[in-house]
Parts: sequence; C-alpha cells; structure tokens
Amino acid sequence: MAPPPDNSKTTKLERYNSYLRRVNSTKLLAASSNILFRATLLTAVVLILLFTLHYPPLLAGHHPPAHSHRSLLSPSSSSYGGAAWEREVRRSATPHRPGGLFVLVTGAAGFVGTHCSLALKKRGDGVLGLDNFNSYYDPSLKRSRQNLLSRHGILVIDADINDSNLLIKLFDVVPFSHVLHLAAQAGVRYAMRNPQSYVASNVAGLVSLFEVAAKHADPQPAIVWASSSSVYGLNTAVPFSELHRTDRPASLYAATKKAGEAIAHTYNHIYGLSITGLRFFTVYGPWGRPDMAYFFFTKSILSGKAITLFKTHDGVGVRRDFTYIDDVVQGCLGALDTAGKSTGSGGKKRGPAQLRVYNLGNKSPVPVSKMVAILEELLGKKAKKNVVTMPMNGDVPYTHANVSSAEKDFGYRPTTDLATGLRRFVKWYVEYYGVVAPHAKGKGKGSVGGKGRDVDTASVASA
Ligand SMILES: O=C(O)[C@H]1O[C@H](OP(=O)(O)OP(=O)(O)OC[C@H]2O[C@@H](n3ccc(=O)[nH]c3=O)[C@H](O)[C@@H]2O)[C@H](O)[C@@H](O)[C@@H]1O
Repeated sequence: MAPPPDNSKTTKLERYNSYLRRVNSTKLLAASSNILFRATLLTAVVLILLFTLHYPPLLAGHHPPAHSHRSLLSPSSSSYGGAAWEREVRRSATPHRPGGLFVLVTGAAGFVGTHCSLALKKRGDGVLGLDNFNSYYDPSLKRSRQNLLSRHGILVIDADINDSNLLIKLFDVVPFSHVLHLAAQAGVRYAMRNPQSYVASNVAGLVSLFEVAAKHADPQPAIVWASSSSVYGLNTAVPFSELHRTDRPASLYAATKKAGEAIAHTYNHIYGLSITGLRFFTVYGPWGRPDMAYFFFTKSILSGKAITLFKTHDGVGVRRDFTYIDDVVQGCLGALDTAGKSTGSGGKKRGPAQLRVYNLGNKSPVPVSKMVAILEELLGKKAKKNVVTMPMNGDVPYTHANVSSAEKDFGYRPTTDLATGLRRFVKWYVEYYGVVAPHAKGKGKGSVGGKGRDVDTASVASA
C-alpha cells in the first residue's frame, strides 16, 4: 500500500507559495501606484502652468467682477491689445479741440455715463468708455446706448473696473487727464437682495481704479466720481448740505458710497490724487435706468399693472429731489473742468491735492405721488395704486439738496422742473419702446405712437 501523502508538507509549501504571490502582488501594486502618483503629479503641474499662462489676473488675486455670470462671457484682459485695438482706443480718447480733455468714462453705457460721454465728445474732448454690461437691468438698453455712443465716435470697451491689468494697459496707451468714474452697483433696495455686488463694484472696483490711477498712471489723472444723496441717510437737517452728518447710512448701498468717500480721502492723502465726489439726487430722464421708480411706474401704468407707493410711518408720502439728467451732466462737466491736477506719480505724493465733494440736486423735493400724477397726465392713463407704509428697505423718507457749493465753484444751476423733465422722458420712452400711449402728451397734445428702438438722439443731444 502506498504511504499516504505527507499533507502537512504540501500545505506548508502551498502556504509559502501563496505568501510569495501576495508579497509580489503587493510590490507590483506599490510600484504601479507609484507610477500613477508621479503621472498625476506631472499632469497637475502641467495644468497649473497652463492655467497660469491663460488666467494671470485670477491667480494674481484679482476679484471676479460683481456679476460673475457675465464675466465668464466677457473677454479677459489678455485678449485686449494689438496695434489695431490701440489705434481705436487712441482715436476715441483723443480730443478734437485745443486744450481738450482725455477722459476715461467708466460706466459709459449707463444712464449718466452715456449722457456725459456725448456731452464731452460734442464739445471736442476725447472720450474712451468702459462698461461691464452686467445684467442688473436689461443689458440690451446698455447695448443701445453703446450703439448711440459708437455713432458719435465713442468706443466703449466691454470690461470690468476690477480688471486692473486692463486699466494699466489703458493708461499705458492713453495719457488720460481725467477719469469720470460712474461705474457702480446702483439701487437702494436691491442691496438687501445682492449685498456682495455692492462691495464688488462700489468698494473693490473703486479701489482697483484708484490703485491704478495712483501707482501706474503717468501722469496721474484727476478723478470725478459718483457718490450719492443716500449718504445723508438718517440726517434730518434740511436742505442737505455737504457739512451735514453722513455717518448714518440707511442702506448698504449708501454705506458703500460713504465708504467710497472715505477711500477717496485716503488716496488723496497718501498718493496726491485729485478727487471730486458728486452726490447725485435721484437722477432721471431719457435713456434712464429701468430699475428706478419713474421708469417702471411708466411701464406699469401703460400695461395696467398696479404700482406701490410708499408713505412714511406718520402717513406722509415720500419725497425726492428729482434731478434732470441735463442738469447733472452740466454739474459733471463743471466738476471735470475745475478739477485740480493730481500731484503724485509712481505711487508717490509730491504735494497736497484737491479733495472735493458736492451735492448735485434740484433744490426742490417733490412727493412721489405728484411724480405719478404727472406721469398719468403725460401718458393719458390713470395708475392703479397701492399705498403702503414704507417697509424697512433702506429707503429714506425725503431728500433735498443744498447746491450752493457746486454753484459757487463751477456755476451749477439746475433749471429743469419735474414736469418738463418727465415730458422729455415719456417722449423718449414711447419712441424707444414703440408703445402707443392712449392720450400721451409727450409730444404735445394728442396720442404719441412710438416708432420702436431706432429712436433718434434728439433728447440726448440736448445733454
Ligand atoms: O439719489 C440717490 O442717491 C439715489 O437715487 C435713486 O434712489 P431713489 O431715490 O430711491 O430712487 P427710486 O428707486 O427711483 O425711488 C424714488 C422714490 O420712489 C419711491 N418708491 C420706489 C419704488 C416703489 O415701488 N414705490 C415707491 O414709492 C421711493 O421710496 C423713492 O422715494 C437711485 O436709484 C440711486 O441709485 C441713487 O443713488
């Protein structure tokens, strides 16, 4: 009989073999994960390199623009440049009169920006516009304004003020004597819905512009920029004077404009930038902002939609010192013309520079209910009104400007009353949107049939 197999030896051998197999496969695994790790590392390095080459501003710590959905679509600063682009920029920015200004207008496709750009160009100054065309309100209106400017030889570059590389490039190409800085996140009540957009435009954007103007621009430009009547906040002394308190803002919008005034002080103090802040009081008129009450009330009245009118807690209707656009343009140009030169260069101050702030209002507050009555008369249609107590939304009950400083220093004299200004607005509105108002008085008596968006510039030419 054959002896039984030595089971213990066979099992040991098998165990040993299986041990060797396990050790080998672990080594193989370790070796392959090592290769995998190195390959991943190499890919990551290549990707970082590619990203650095394509998006230097992002890695350099620049903030994305307020409306990042838009900035993704807009060209990065690296796509600007080239001889043809520089030629276009210079052509637009070069004045056509002896001693004319070289003006960079930020927010040029905005309401006030468009009117000021046209007025400057009309008198022979050079104007280059900048606008980020964000979607806070209908961007197609901004594009129409851009087309209007283009027909008058003004180039508006599609870019954000937070794009410092682009700003540096612009100051390299053109020796701007002045900046009219109107790009901002506007609107008092919207600040509760999108607070960050106010910080991005009105604080970060302002700093971005001041930085480039102070440290890179040679010569440093004089800067005139848009502050707001809202900085008076809970101030109760009337009419509002530049000497009154502005440390109690009622909205984040107002707080960012007040912050802007403090930031202006710093850049003036450290770098010798000449800076003038203009506190606008509820500016209205043709080509206006659809987010403002007079504008969307018009739309609602025409379509039969109800409007909401705010009254104060003691039952009084709110009042505003509505200021017509042509008057504000006169104030902006007056501020530019009397702006002193900046005194620094390359980030160094050489002497004291001008620092100013002015009210640009109309000196005559009007109840919002009166504004609605004028619109009803002009449109030939009654508004459906809901009167409610003003919610806690950042609004203030009234505004009223004392403009004696602006009058003394650059002859600012508002001359347009609300009825006249709204008549010009309604005339523009029905033409631009092609609406037929029942018995509109925008063009004198009788109905006004709008022609649609190809509206002529008559109302703007008066700016
Ligand atoms: O003067 C200023 O500093 C500010 O003027 C306007 O702000 P605001 O005066 O609030 O202008 P609207 O939004 O057009 O409101 C005008 C008036 O209508 C009232 N209103 C507004 C909306 C509404 O639904 N109902 C209503 O009664 C407001 O309380 C306010 O008294 C602009 O929107 C701001 O960008 C600007 O900085």
